[in-house]
Amino acid sequence: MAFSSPKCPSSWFALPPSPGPRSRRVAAASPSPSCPPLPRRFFSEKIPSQSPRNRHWNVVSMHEAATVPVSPEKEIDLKKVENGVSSAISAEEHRDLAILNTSKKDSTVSITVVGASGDLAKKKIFPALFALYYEDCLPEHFTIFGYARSKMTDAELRNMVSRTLTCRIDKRENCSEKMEQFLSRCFYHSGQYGSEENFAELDKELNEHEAGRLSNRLFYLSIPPNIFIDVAKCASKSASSANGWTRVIVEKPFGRDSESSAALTRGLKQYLVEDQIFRIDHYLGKELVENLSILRFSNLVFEPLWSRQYIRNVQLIFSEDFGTEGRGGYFDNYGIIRDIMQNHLLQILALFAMETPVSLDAEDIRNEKVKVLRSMRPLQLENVVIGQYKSHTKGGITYPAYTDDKTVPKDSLTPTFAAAALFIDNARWDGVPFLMKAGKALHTRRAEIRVQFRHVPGNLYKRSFGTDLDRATNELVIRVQPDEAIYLKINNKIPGLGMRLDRSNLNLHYAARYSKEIPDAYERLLLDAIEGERRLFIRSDELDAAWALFTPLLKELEEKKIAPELYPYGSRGPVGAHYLASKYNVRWGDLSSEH
Ligand SMILES: NC(=O)C1=CN([C@@H]2O[C@H](COP(=O)(O)OP(=O)(O)OC[C@H]3O[C@@H](n4cnc5c(N)ncnc54)[C@H](OP(=O)(O)O)[C@@H]3O)[C@@H](O)[C@H]2O)C=CC1
Ligand SMILES: O=C1O[C@H](COP(=O)(O)O)[C@@H](O)[C@H](O)[C@H]1O
Repeated sequence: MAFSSPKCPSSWFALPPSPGPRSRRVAAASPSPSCPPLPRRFFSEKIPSQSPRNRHWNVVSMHEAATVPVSPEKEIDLKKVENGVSSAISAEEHRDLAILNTSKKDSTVSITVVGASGDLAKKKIFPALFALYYEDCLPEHFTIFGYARSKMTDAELRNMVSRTLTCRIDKRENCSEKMEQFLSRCFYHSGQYGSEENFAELDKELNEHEAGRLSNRLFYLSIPPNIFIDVAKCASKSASSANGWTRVIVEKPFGRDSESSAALTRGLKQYLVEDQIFRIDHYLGKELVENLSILRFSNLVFEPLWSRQYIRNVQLIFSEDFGTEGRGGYFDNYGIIRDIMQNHLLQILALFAMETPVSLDAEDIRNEKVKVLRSMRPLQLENVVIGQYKSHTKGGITYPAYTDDKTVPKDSLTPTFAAAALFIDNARWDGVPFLMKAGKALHTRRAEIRVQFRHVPGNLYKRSFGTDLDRATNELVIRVQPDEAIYLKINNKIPGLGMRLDRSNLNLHYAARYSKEIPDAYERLLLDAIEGERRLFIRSDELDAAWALFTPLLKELEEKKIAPELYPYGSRGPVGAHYLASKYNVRWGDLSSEH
């Protein structure tokens, strides 16, 4: 059964109407006595757009909006918001008013990529926007602006962007025509990140393109974190929408410990309300991470097994077969624990381990994730192994050490590899080790979740497995990338007259099952941000809980100047990771002879 729109796929497309907690909250507040109560649906987060992916059950159509009575004081209020989002009225009122007061106009979305000259913008953001355009997922009226300090003309931006655009393998037709059309909607504005004046100029240009339509504005902060607050301030004060929504996507790192993260949140909240802040963790936009909840909550065979009763350990593994090439300057200030574990792997863990949410609404899901994070023990030094890659020569090629990077200090102790054992102290997961492993410059590129089940009690066939019963336990592998797959290792009989057992995989191999190319995580997340869907973005309390787990360990590593174990570039990482796993009676699944 297909769960998607033919044009613009979304796994949530076929879900039943959900008013969402915000709508419930707002609807509960009594309206003005002179106004009849508005329909609950009216308070939806979603502003109508012309994207075919609109979730029709909670999107108010222009027609519906036009028929809803408007209270006079609300019309007056709208004028008050013209100076930005931090005015007296709340974000939801702002959006509701926008719908009411511009009910007969078309809407438009302006997407400003701040830091457009940078690596992420070129590599991910513009290509993702193009893919959305190609798939007809962007509203009819949209404009994309690049903003950075570099001097560039519109033509130069288009030229730069065009070099990174690709069409999907299954969508080659009209590719160059579509690219031209897309590029003609891209513009550039050069400015300083802390200049309200420069953002006011941008605002003027955005207004011209919006041509009087209801304006919705998305700012993507693809810039170093030390300038996030400056940009949030200037965008909010000088370039936020006067009549629609204004949202800001913030890239990681969200601080480097609890204190700096809290300071960043406080700084952003001077100019934005939480609902406007979309903290991106692109791993949450990956197809197989999206599928995690579906796998678990819509298959009877899995959910009953999802606890300490049947699961022996869970492994969250990330490896890259290249080093920090080109990003050493950024990386040295963060290290692999902050770069991958505290966000990507921890987010997957939270989704994996959470209780069943009340609904699929963003707040219900995020509430459950926070509960898991708050039930976890902060990491302890004895449960962590760190490593750093060193130079290695193989086949006549010399691969560099981490410290060979010119932007990295020669005596850097920054880990490029880490393994850790984490524990969730709740009834479901008590005593189950969640092992994380993340590393750069390893032998392979891979991200996966491995669930190792317990031994079969009183196994009738135990003699057929020799002494090593671990080898005979079931293992569920969710391979996030590359070559997406979900497979379950089972035991079966080798056909024939004898009684020999084998290990086989029940395999959902995406490339074999689905001909359609899997969208990039940034496509899904950008589309969600445009649609106001917050489910895959990190809420500030989630972030606080995540930092609370890692901050004491990170401080201890730095204070004690713990030296990482060196491992050769292209190897399987430090042996310390094996000792850590064996301390908890675990073997890393990715290193076994039969993955
Ligand atoms: N690149 C990646 O793969 C990933 C990046 N990220 C995060 O995304 C954000 C952007 O990343 P990325 O594109 O790699 O970053 P860049 O270092 O390429 O910076 C983006 C742009 O910001 C401006 N900039 C750079 N350094 C400074 C500075 N010190 N002060 C002011 N402006 C500066 C530059 O534009 P100009 O000089 O023209 O103003 C640059 O083109 C960062 O927060 C990063 O951590 C997250 C995940 C992956
Ligand atoms: O956030 C980050 O992710 C990338 C890996 O992302 P992927 O989608 O290519 O797996 C990592 O290389 C980078 O260091 C980190 O900042």
